[in-house]
Amino acid sequence: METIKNIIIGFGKGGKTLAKFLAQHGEQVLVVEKSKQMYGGTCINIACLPSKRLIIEAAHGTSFEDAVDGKNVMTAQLRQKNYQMLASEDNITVLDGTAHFTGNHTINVQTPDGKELAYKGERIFINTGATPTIPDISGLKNSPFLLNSTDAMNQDKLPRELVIIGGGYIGLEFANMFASFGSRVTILDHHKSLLPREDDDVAEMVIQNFKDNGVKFEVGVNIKDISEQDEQAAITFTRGDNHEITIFADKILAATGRQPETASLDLQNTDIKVDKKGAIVVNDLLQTTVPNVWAIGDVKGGPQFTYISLDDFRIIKDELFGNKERRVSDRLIVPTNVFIEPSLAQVGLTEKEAKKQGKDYLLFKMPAAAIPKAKVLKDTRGLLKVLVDPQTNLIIGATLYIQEAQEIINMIVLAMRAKLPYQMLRDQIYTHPTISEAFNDLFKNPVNN
Ligand SMILES: Cc1cc2nc3c(=O)[nH]c(=O)nc-3n(C[C@H](O)[C@H](O)[C@H](O)COP(=O)(O)OP(=O)(O)OC[C@H]3O[C@@H](n4cnc5c(N)ncnc54)[C@H](O)[C@@H]3O)c2cc1C
Ligand SMILES: NC(=O)c1ccc[n+]([C@@H]2O[C@H](COP(=O)([O-])OP(=O)(O)OC[C@H]3O[C@@H](n4cnc5c(N)ncnc54)[C@H](O)[C@@H]3O)[C@@H](O)[C@H]2O)c1
Repeated sequence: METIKNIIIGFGKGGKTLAKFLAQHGEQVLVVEKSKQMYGGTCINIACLPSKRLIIEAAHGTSFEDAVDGKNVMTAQLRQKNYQMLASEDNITVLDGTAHFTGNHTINVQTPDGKELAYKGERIFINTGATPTIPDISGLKNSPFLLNSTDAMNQDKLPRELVIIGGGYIGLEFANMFASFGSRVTILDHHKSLLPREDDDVAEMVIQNFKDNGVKFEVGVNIKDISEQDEQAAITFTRGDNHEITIFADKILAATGRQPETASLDLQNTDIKVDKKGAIVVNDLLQTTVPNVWAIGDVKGGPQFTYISLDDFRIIKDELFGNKERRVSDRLIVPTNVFIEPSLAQVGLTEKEAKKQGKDYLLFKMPAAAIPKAKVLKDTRGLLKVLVDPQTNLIIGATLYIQEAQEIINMIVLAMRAKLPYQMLRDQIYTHPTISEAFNDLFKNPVNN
């Protein structure tokens, strides 16, 4: 059995960044990836980048078929670039195959040509991501109409009627995208309200904009059964009472969350603990319950974002080569963005949360329609809301529902991290016309003072 200094299982965001870093520090690295189609990981191949490309193509009026073709060209280029980024390093070996543990520090890799290769790792980093959860609904798992997010982005033709189960990130982004391409979309969610974290004024505006784009919502539903009728999917559900409603669709997209990919790892052969959801248990340094074995990204549970996986890399880098200061628990200001039209970006507290915590706050709020750049972009939907601590003048939360929110939220994050008083954003000279210049006006007067 060959002993390797560093084994990374899965070619994910944090893992590939770590592989490059270790190699450039003269260390030997073996990266095991189960699919050639996944070099570079989930984000570039089947998630963030292809979905955002399709969302933008839909908004530009490109046909679905052309958009999918263009997306495939882009992901092929990214895959190749990612493979080269690692394979071109003398110290890195990229091995095609599925890795599973045979002991605490030993793995076997099943290669595509049927070989079983055994390795011992001085350090092992698990970066195997997550896979779609398919809920236990009668007839769903084996339905010929069922799609996951990857399938949905690779259809030959646009579904005319699309039912999406789940109104979270993927549900909302794909509903907006497919409706813009021309599908008739219905979202079913078992929660009574969509966007439960958001303030009512924001959630109501988002939902109204979706409805104006033709998307229908059925919330608080209990889906009873999926069957086939007249070459369509028949989806039967109840809404609170026992009265059954059946709707029909060409395709059903399950967007009901993603579970950590630990099933393939044979962790029962190790002392690596997983929680009830199958996520690898880690401490504040991302160490598993076995010394010198770490977990990175979606596989360890918690927030599932590419930038979290990247930040996991920073924590491990700091532990191995830095001053050992970074911790998961110091990751306090984490922005999010739902890529709908317009974009919905969020960081820190919402007004609802501030009230619940009994926090004093100044509320700065303005409609997107008051911003010249929104008029230039021909989309004046949305609003900006920022909460400020009246004692310190520091920003404690922001919800930006506006075109380009995914960009300007990062300015708010920087102000929060650098502990800049809100007046800095109010008095800054901005380029014009931009969405960010709205901060000049937004921060003039709080609306609750
Ligand atoms: C449709 C969609 C859109 C998304 N959009 C965004 C977005 O806009 N912004 C954002 O930040 N996040 C987004 N996400 C979430 C983001 O994609 C994930 O959080 C991120 O890619 C997780 O990266 P990771 O480092 O955990 O591992 P991954 O990138 O998931 O990599 C895991 C790799 O491990 C491989 N693997 C698994 N098991 C084995 C094994 N046993 N042996 C060998 N290899 C194995 C897999 O093939 C895969 O390549 C989106 C997700 C989806 C599904
Ligand atoms: N822009 C982004 O950053 C982005 C985009 C897409 C995905 N992601 C990541 O991918 C993860 C997975 O996305 P997702 O949308 O699948 O999960 P999610 O957790 O965001 O949403 C799942 C939704 O499905 C609903 N649901 C679950 N079971 C159901 C059932 N049986 N019947 C009806 N509704 C049901 C839930 O109420 C919830 O609203 C997200 O958590 C996010 O971290 C991020």
